[in-house]
Amino acid sequence: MLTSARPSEKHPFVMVIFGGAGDLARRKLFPALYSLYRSGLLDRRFAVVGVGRSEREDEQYRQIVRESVDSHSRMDVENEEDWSSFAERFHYVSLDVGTAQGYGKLRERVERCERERGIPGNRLFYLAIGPELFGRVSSLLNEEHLTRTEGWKRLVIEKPFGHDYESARELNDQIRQSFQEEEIYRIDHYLGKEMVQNIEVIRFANTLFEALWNNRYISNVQITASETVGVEDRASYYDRAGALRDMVQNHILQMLMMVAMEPPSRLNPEAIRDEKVKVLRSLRRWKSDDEVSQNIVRGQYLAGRVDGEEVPPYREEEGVPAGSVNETYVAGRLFVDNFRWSGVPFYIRTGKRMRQKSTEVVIQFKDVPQNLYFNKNNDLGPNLLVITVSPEEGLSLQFNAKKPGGDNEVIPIAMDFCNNCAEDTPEAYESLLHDALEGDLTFFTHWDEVSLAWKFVDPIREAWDRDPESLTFYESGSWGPAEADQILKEEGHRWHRAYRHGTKSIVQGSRIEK
Ligand SMILES: NC(=O)C1=CN([C@@H]2O[C@H](COP(=O)(O)OP(=O)(O)OC[C@H]3O[C@@H](n4cnc5c(N)ncnc54)[C@H](OP(=O)(O)O)[C@@H]3O)[C@@H](O)[C@H]2O)C=CC1
Ligand SMILES: O=C1O[C@H](COP(=O)(O)O)[C@@H](O)[C@H](O)[C@H]1O
Repeated sequence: MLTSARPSEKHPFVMVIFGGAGDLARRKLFPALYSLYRSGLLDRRFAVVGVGRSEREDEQYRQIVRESVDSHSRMDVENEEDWSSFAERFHYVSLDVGTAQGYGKLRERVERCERERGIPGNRLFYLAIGPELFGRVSSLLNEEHLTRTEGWKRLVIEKPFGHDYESARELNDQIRQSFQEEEIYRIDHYLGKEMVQNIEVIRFANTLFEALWNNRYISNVQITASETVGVEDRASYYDRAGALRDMVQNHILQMLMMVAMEPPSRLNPEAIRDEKVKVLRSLRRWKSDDEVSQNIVRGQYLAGRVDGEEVPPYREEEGVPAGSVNETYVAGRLFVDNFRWSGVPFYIRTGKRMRQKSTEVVIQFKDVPQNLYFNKNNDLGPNLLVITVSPEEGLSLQFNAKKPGGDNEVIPIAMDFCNNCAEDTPEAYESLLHDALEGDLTFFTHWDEVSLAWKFVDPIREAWDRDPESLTFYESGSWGPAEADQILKEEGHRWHRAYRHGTKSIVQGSRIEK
């Protein structure tokens, strides 16, 4: 949304949500639609048709939408009349989406919405159902003529997109029978996050950074996505997926691509995607067991304390099979083998039940050739650019300066900008839904990215399958297994602590406690 080169254009539409009363719809999609509506970003001619097997009347469905907005929206309902005008656009159709029976009823409902609201056939099909249904539903939409429309048709598809390269390819082939690539919006919600989108702007709208953005000046890059939550109620999915498939194949690699890509010739989806794909092509693939064990660490959480509460080990979580060797943590040392990045390690880490919820990208610049100054530890702190993605969004530029009044003593200071400390910014789903309705594919994942990401991840997975002993363990509430520190130590580096911004949304100066 933020960096689209195109002017904003509203379209009338019908949105069909498969899994229309599920968790994703309630926690993310309804609140996103409501915020867009309240912000005036939706054409007034729109309707939403929710689909599920449970029987419900429209009124009951609207009640679910209201409860979801009351609980999860960043905007409160302030005017009941305005709420009614929003809610009356929601309808519900009960059907089993895995069988053709019932699609006729759905088509009629969609066509009625279009007639009654003067919508010229633009249809957004949102698959908020289990991944085993993605292919089947996309085929049935075609076979049952829902894709036959005077306006545009688009398919928004949730993660996971496949389980490995082969299953992803099969799914993609099936979807492509009904939808063209430019009609497929594969969601990676990290691409909807304000500061992930901002990486592009920070880099390409500032001489200051772009001039230094290469292996002559950058020592290493660190990408962290740590969570405090455990597996929650998702063991049936998560124990088969693991952190590598769940977070690295998509979110972590997407952030890496945003950091490492070359400037696109234009700000259009094709040009940006081409540059991102080149990064994945240059990503060194760890294939042999030795390469994997030397560069990638996987771990599983043990019992511990998180946010002051005792938590059980992963193996004792509900639904997790006894003795599971599934990883809840991954750290890695990656290399992008091209002119710009040759020799610069990209360290990645992600895990559940870690010390702190924090997603951030740290760019560590190289040291000056000679230290002319002194300070307490007799070393200068590194120059760092920290891009905090969540829960705080912002930027911090850390460098060295003279201590006021000191005897030429040098101290680290920071220029700090917090994007969301003073007020809420749009949720990722709000931004992505808006883009899908506008037809802007910039922040959606192209098949080329999905397929190359699986090709990077699959050999790592296979090496682990051959060697279950490669699993390490970490205490809940820690920063992960010690083995993950070792891969940085070997290069003379260390993980940076998660950054916390000040409370003001203005650029401010501050000293850093060492
Ligand atoms: N929840 C989240 O935060 C996230 C979810 N996702 C993805 O989004 C998708 C949905 O997840 P989530 O909302 O959590 O799942 P839920 O199980 O909460 O919701 C899925 C909904 O689909 C409906 N459904 C299931 N089978 C059928 C069927 N055969 N015919 C019609 N309706 C059906 C169910 O309703 P009923 O029982 O009435 O049929 C259910 O409400 C998944 O692919 C998930 O991986 C991705 C990222 C985050
Ligand atoms: O896609 C996923 O992301 C969440 C973390 O998302 P965030 O926006 O809270 O950082 C993760 O918990 C989940 O396992 C994964 O499927």
